[in-house]
Amino acid sequence: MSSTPEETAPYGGGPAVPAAETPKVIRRIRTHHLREMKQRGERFSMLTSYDQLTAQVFDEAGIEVLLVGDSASNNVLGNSTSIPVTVDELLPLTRAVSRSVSRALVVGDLPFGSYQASPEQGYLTAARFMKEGGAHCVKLEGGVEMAPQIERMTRGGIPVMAHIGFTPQSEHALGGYRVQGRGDAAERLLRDAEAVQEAGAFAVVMEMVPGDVAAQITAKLEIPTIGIGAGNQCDGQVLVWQDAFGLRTGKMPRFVKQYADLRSTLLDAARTYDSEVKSGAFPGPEHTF
Ligand SMILES: Nc1nc(=O)c2c([nH]1)NC[C@@H]1CN(c3ccc(C(=O)N[C@@H](CCC(=O)O)C(=O)O)cc3)CN21
Ligand SMILES: CC(C)C(=O)C(=O)O
Ligand SMILES: [Mg+2]
Repeated sequence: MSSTPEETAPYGGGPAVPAAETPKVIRRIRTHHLREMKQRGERFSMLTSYDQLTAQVFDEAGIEVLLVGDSASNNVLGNSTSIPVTVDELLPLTRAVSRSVSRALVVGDLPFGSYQASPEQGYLTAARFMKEGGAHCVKLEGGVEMAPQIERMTRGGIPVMAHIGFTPQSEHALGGYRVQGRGDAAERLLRDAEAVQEAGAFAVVMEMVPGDVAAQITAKLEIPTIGIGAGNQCDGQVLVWQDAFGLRTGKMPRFVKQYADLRSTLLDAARTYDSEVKSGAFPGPEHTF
């Protein structure tokens, strides 16, 4: 274990005690902690977050990694896919999340067109997410073909999370929302996974990949794998929070499990407010000066 007593002391301040007697409370999740969790066979969790209040809640819940996803495009900004979102739109959301966590690792998701053109373009974009967004690392989509970008960022001090399998920014190139890595394509997926690890990525998201293929890749790689529609043998899991907690409506991908029904809760509350305003029941004397 390479964590210092300061990082593992449960209440801070007090004398350092031997690591073996100390509960493993990590003050701030770093990329190396995820790798150490993998080595110990511990899973970790990741959710998207795009604002201050969800970032605070998920951080308090103990979610290790918060992704300010380019999925803000179709979950916050009103688009129907992640393709149109821009760097300038994602930076303020990234900054809101990074300012609001005390423990979680904050990942800035590089949007379509902001890194694919060249390693230089990628580095400059990634640096903006670190400097202006306060991200602790960035994520980009792609395997073998993105190795030069990953190398460049890593060399320049920016930790990179890769994303392989179904990569939503390439929806039109991949021919729609479909499982990747079935049959012969499993070999190519493994090559992508090995290429991003070799290029220096500290973790890799695998989206819509057969569970057995994801399990094999997870066993082969030293870096942690994070699944979304990739079975339960990955080292971590990620979901879009509005899917997981039922704020979004419409057809859900098969990989989503709904842990709450926030949309009904919010709809009921909004309707009750509306009717109390219209009846004059709100505001009452206790809300009036
Ligand atoms: N709210 C939300 N959730 C997501 O998971 C998500 C986003 N937005 N935006 C960006 C990408 C797009 N993603 C998607 C979108 C749709 C499917 C989907 O429709 N999947 C179907 C088809 C699978 C198939 O035909 O093989 C499914 O049933 O899983 C999957 C991933 C994942 N990301
Ligand atoms: C679905 C996750 C992995 C993502 O990239 C996003 O939310 O943008
Ligand atoms: Mg994304």
